[in-house]
Amino acid sequence: MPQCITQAGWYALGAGAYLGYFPSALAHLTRRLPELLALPWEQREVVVMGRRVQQPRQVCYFADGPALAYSYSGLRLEPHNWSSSAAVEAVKRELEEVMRQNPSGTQADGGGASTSAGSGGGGGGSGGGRDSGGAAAGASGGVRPFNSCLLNLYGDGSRYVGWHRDDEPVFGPDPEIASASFGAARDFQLREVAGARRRLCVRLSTGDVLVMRGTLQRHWQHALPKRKRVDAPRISLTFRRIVAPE
Ligand SMILES: O=C(O)CCC(=O)C(=O)O
Ligand SMILES: [Fe+2]
Repeated sequence: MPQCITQAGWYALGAGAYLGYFPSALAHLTRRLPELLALPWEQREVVVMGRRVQQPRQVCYFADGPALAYSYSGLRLEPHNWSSSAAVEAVKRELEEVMRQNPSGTQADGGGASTSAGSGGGGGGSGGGRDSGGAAAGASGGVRPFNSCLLNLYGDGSRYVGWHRDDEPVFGPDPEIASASFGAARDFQLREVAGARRRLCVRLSTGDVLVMRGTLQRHWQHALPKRKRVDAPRISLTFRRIVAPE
């Protein structure tokens, strides 16, 4: 069983990778779920190992302008304008406020008293260190606005995203991705790609915010597996910064 994160805060996962978990930070925006469900969702084809397959979820993409199209797995998404959805705009604005209120402690004040989050399954070793004082996590960021957002709609527990990293060149090195979840609770999983191959999980419920920062996309993959018993939809809004438009 992977180590499951339940406490709010920043977790230093080692080698410059950070995970931020802020449960219920946007819970008040759950009332926007009907608006989010009514977005122009698309079920698209992607190319996986040379085969064209339907994505096992629906997507919708927003960005600052048409120059910020986003391509992955042979699929190109043209952005909608933020102003076309008051709900998406509200989530963006309030998520950026959550980020401002939870800096990861770029100011090196010599604290570094991190609570061990224990080891993941497999090879042992230390798991993540929880950055309780805001001093240990050295990754920067968190205050700049995001310029794009990939939204995912998982209609029920049969919908999922497989193991992957969000490391496309358009995001530059060490991209930060902050997600907001609404609707049904789902298990988000992380696995280290080398070394101790630690595994972590976070149960994402409505209004939760999760931030992947620093070198996390280099050293870890993430996934949202199927869950047979989930019969309600979940939406994630994954905010990103495109630094090198295609
Ligand atoms: O739905 C989620 O929380 C994860 C989505 C994801 O990994 C992605 O959009 O790249
Ligand atoms: Fe992802």
